[in-house]
Amino acid sequence: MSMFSMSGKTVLIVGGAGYLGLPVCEGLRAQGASLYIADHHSGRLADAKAVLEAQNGEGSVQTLPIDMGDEASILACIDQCPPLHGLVMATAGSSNTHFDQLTSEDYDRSNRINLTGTFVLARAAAKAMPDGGAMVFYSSMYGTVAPDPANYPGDMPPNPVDYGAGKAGISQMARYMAGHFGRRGIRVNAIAPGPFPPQAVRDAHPDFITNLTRDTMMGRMGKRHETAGAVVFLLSDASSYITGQVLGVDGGWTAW
Ligand SMILES: NC(=O)c1ccc[n+]([C@@H]2O[C@H](COP(=O)([O-])OP(=O)(O)OC[C@H]3O[C@@H](n4cnc5c(N)ncnc54)[C@H](O)[C@@H]3O)[C@@H](O)[C@H]2O)c1
Ligand SMILES: O=C(O)[C@H](O)[C@@H](O)[C@H](O)[C@H](O)CO
Repeated sequence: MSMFSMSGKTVLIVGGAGYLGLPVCEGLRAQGASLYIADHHSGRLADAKAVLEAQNGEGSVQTLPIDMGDEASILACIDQCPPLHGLVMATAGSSNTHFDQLTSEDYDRSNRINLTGTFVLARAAAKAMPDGGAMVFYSSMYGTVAPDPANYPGDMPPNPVDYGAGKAGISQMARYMAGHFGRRGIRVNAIAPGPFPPQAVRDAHPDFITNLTRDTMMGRMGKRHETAGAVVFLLSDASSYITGQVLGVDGGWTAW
């Protein structure tokens, strides 16, 4: 197990209070990492801190505000971090809007969070990695394939183009930045999760879940903790010669 150890390594998890982000924090902490969690939702941040401190003791995690749509806020967040070994970007902007109703303002807002935000964050975080390190960006299967509109019942909007275009950009940014930072000992990879609907979505849209389930090879949705192993792997020495890759965590969705 020692090659997966994160002992003595500090990781900033942006979006670490989220549905997929919190289990990543738990997984990294279990491997001995020191955690800085940043999010724009102060209530979620406080809840995540409480969960992690209940498991690991008071003061075991630091929290910071960040708005991925605001460059000054991103830079201020990095300024408050000690030297880093790892960065996780687990936020997303999405219009959640039907194609015909999508405005250019909605589109720009998503791009600002997903594309500009990830670029600004990663460039600043690299400066905080004097001894090298690793970054993992959350992309999506919808950065590689498009959603099938037939999967979306009623007036539920299909996963929108601003989101998918941003995720494709995030995957490509991982490759570009891996090239740029490779000789400085900083690895950059992305993971591309498939369907990980929270319980509220499962309860509200059973037909949608039936449709998505059919499109996975494994015949089930992803469980909340099932992206954490990929992230721990890509931040740890277990992946020391892996960079510029996008790892699907999608139950086989994109392999059909
Ligand atoms: N859940 C899925 O099915 C799924 C599938 C594929 C990819 N993803 C990706 O995984 C990542 C995590 O998704 P999730 O399901 O945990 O979503 P989530 O909404 O539960 O978590 C995202 C977190 O980011 C925070 N956040 C959102 N916008 C922000 C901003 N502008 N600045 C700072 N923080 C912000 C939110 O407060 C939240 O805590 C996202 O990048 C998402 O696109 C999710
Ligand atoms: O790429 C993504 O973000 C995911 O595939 C989601 O859009 C799922 O469809 C959703 O988790 C179901 O609720």
